[in-house]
Amino acid sequence: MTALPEHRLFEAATKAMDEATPLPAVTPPHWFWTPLWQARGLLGQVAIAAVIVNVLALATTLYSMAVFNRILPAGASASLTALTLGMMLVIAFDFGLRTVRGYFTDIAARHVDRAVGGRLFASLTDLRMADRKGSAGQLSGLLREFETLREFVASASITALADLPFLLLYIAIIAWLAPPLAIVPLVTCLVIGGVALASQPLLDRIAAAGLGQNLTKQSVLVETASGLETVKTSHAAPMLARRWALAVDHHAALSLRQRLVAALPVNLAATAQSLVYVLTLAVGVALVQDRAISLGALIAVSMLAGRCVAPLAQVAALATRLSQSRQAFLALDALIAQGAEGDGQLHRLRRPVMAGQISFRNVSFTYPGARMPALDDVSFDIAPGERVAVLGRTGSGKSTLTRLILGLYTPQSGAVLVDGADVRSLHPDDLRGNIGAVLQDVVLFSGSIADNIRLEDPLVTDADVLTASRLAGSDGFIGALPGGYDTPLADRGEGLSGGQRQSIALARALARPRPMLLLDEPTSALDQVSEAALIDRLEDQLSGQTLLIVTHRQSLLRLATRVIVMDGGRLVASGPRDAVLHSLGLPAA
Ligand SMILES: Nc1ncnc2c1ncn2[C@@H]1O[C@H](COP(=O)(O)OP(=O)(O)OP(=O)(O)O)[C@@H](O)[C@H]1O
Repeated sequence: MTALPEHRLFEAATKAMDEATPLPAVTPPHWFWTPLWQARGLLGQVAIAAVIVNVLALATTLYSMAVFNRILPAGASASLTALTLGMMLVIAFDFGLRTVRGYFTDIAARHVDRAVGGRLFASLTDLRMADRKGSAGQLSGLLREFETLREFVASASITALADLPFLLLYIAIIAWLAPPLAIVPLVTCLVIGGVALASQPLLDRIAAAGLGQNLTKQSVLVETASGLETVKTSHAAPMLARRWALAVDHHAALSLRQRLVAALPVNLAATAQSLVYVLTLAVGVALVQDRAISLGALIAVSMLAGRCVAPLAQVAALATRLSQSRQAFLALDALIAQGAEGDGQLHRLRRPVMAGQISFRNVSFTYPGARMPALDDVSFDIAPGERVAVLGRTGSGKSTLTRLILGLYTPQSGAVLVDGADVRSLHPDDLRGNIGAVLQDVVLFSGSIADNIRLEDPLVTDADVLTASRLAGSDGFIGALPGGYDTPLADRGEGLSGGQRQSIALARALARPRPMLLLDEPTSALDQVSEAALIDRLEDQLSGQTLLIVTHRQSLLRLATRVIVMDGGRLVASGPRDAVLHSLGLPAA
């Protein structure tokens, strides 16, 4: 029997494992409805409080009936005192209940806030790069729309929804006390409800357009704030100011339309309150004169009629918020429905320990929205521990190779395999946990330098941070900083030079022993002396790790034993370093 090379054996073993591992389908909890459902206990208590508050409201009606029908004609002042004291107790209880109701609503909103906020943030970090739509500003603006939803759940007016069913109870009581008088609040409620419902489609359309305009505004703002240096140095301020003014203008025009449409049911409800009162009294007095109803009943009916209209005014005010919240919900739902890395049947294969073998099999890949493929039928194998440099002109597809290995994008045809397993099937945490990567655009986060090297990985100790910094060459300048490794960095690592940021990113990639290292132009911001010293250290210390290094620099080729050359997305040469360099007419490294 012929012995298979080690990485082939690994490939065969992992293939068998893949076939043996069942991939159960898991239905994830809904990002919004599930937390809301979990808060049902609290929301139930809000509803119970609403029932009691509304029943207590009837006490005022009964009180006025008793006063006008019995106490006033009989001049029974002792009964009046007793009844009034009783009413005081009822009013105090009502106040307590209203406070508790508001508190429960806030607690429910906090629960939804935490659960939904966490889920939305995870959906941002898990977003597939190819599914990402819009700029960073638009994405952050979209996630901020969560505030609209949150406010809706927490708003006082949502409790008005709980009061709404009591409308029917009040109208029924009015009909029982004075049947003809029930028509006034009934018709008013139907008209206001109808107008509020009829305005919803238009409000929805305005809210959807308003959301888009808001995201544009946010996008201009974030782009300007994050590129302030370039804005100043390249005189981009007037152009950005024009974009900003346009976005603000459009948004303000939409807000105006929204307020005009929303004002109709709100104003109608406010006017209706006085109208209902006047009409009830006008019709009611005639009924009292005909002795069809008592004076007390008329007073009680006018109070109840007012109570019918009050929640309607609040619900009418809720209409705008409702359409904004619905649009925010739809937009966020669409973001989450795009799915995340690790969803479905893909990305399920757990492989915490990897050997570091990388293969491209006839890989073709076009970026979303691009016309030309970035990679065209690329195939190569890198054995575990092999050191490969990727050369090629600008835009030839070198960085795309690293993005595909990291599973940031998936090819349209062919496959990228790591240790014989398709990258699409590997869990992103395992795949990226086995790769130390320095990408072309170095991004640091606010926090200390040590936090940036460790990135909260508990496996990285202080000693590891020091060792990695020494290897990356960042220990010298970090030691000279007054705060050393605890020096806080501003947003995106501001306060450090480009080369310093790059060496911190390299230290981050080296902080934990990993079988694969992907370095994309890791020394582009370093001076020649620092670069030469770094190469010496890496030559000494890197052992057994697969190294893929994308570079334009001849000096870095010393680290590689093999060279791959890319041109226009195609692999045009691959072989031992010096032979390939010779064929390109370049001096040996
Ligand atoms: N996010 C993207 N969306 C659309 N097209 C992209 C994206 N990133 C890269 N491209 C295109 O893909 C092609 C390959 O880009 P890639 O970044 O891999 O080139 P590269 O060889 O690394 O270039 P450089 O040496 O300048 O870093 C280029 O034509 C580029 O315009």
